[in-house]
Amino acid sequence: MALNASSARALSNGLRIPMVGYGVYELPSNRQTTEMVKKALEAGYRHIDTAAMYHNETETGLGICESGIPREEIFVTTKLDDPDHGFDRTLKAFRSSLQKLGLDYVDLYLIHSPHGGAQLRTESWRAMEQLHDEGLIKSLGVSNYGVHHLEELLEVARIKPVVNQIEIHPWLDQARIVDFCQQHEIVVEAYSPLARAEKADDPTLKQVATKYGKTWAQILIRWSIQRGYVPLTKTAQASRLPSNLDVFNFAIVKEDMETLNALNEDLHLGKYHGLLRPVGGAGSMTNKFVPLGDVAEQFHYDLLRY
Ligand SMILES: NC(=O)C1=CN([C@@H]2O[C@H](COP(=O)(O)OP(=O)(O)OC[C@H]3O[C@@H](n4cnc5c(N)ncnc54)[C@H](OP(=O)(O)O)[C@@H]3O)[C@@H](O)[C@H]2O)C=CC1
Ligand SMILES: O=C1CO[C@H](CO)[C@@H](O)[C@@H]1O
Repeated sequence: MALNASSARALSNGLRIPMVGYGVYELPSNRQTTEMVKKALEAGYRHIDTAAMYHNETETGLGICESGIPREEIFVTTKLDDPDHGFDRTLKAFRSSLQKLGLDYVDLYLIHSPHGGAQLRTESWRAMEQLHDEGLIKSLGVSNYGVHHLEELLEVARIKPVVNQIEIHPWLDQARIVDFCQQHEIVVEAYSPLARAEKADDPTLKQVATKYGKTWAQILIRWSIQRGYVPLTKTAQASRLPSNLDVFNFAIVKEDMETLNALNEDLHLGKYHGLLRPVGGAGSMTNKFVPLGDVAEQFHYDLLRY
């Protein structure tokens, strides 16, 4: 079933966001990005998630343009890359993203991560507010923000963030951040909602999928929707696009939601942006991470990301 008006969530600024997004991180080639974006739009997706960091905004924009679907029907997100924090850099980076996308505006612009320190983050936000005032960005948001980052932003923001995009799946419930976002009417977008396919063989997940006659991927996407999130799924296989969107004709009952909720093990599959420290120290081979404070952020960022 394709997305329609009833499969969108309300943002706190009165706009609407289609409930399932197609993420274009790491598609095998740039040419394929354009093709996949077109195929996703043909399949009914109306929400495309890219980032300057993905180096595919040009190809993504081409796919949107070549789809022939009216611009206003598509919700397009891109993100400010970490090295572009700061007022002037943000203005420049955003204009570059917009030009690459070949669009007149983006629906949502996110700070990709809080890396960089409080002052720089605040400057970036000021620049984003200006771009919002100019009508170039419809909604402002953040990504990979913890509670303390959000508190800091809410203190200074003239225009409040309407989205926090974070990694969430049943093995990583991010309960504290989710509670905070929900209290402040910040919509949670779930990235890596399929747990990057690393849990496809999980016996509990398989059992629930069998019960509903759905794929494990559909169960994870549906779980995310029923938790109130906006899942952003990625596939490089066109044949998987329709089924990843075909999640609006069934509901997971409370008992099975609870079974899936109980899978949480604080498993972070993304190890980036200096926000997390691997248990056992930098360089240890583990998927268990603990949050870092701001002071250690720069240090760890250098260790893990570049
Ligand atoms: N803000 C941030 O910091 C981040 C944002 N993101 C966003 O979230 C999006 C999705 O996240 P991502 O980390 O890619 O993870 P996902 O959880 O979407 O997993 C993608 C993996 O699942 C596989 N897959 C997809 N559909 C199916 C299916 N129906 N059956 C079997 N396997 C399937 C894909 O393989 P195949 O391609 O072969 O189908 C791929 O290996 C990104 O594209 C990006 O837009 C992601 C990470 C960080
Ligand atoms: O958006 C993203 C896609 O995944 C990357 C690697 O895990 C992240 O660094 C980045 O935040």
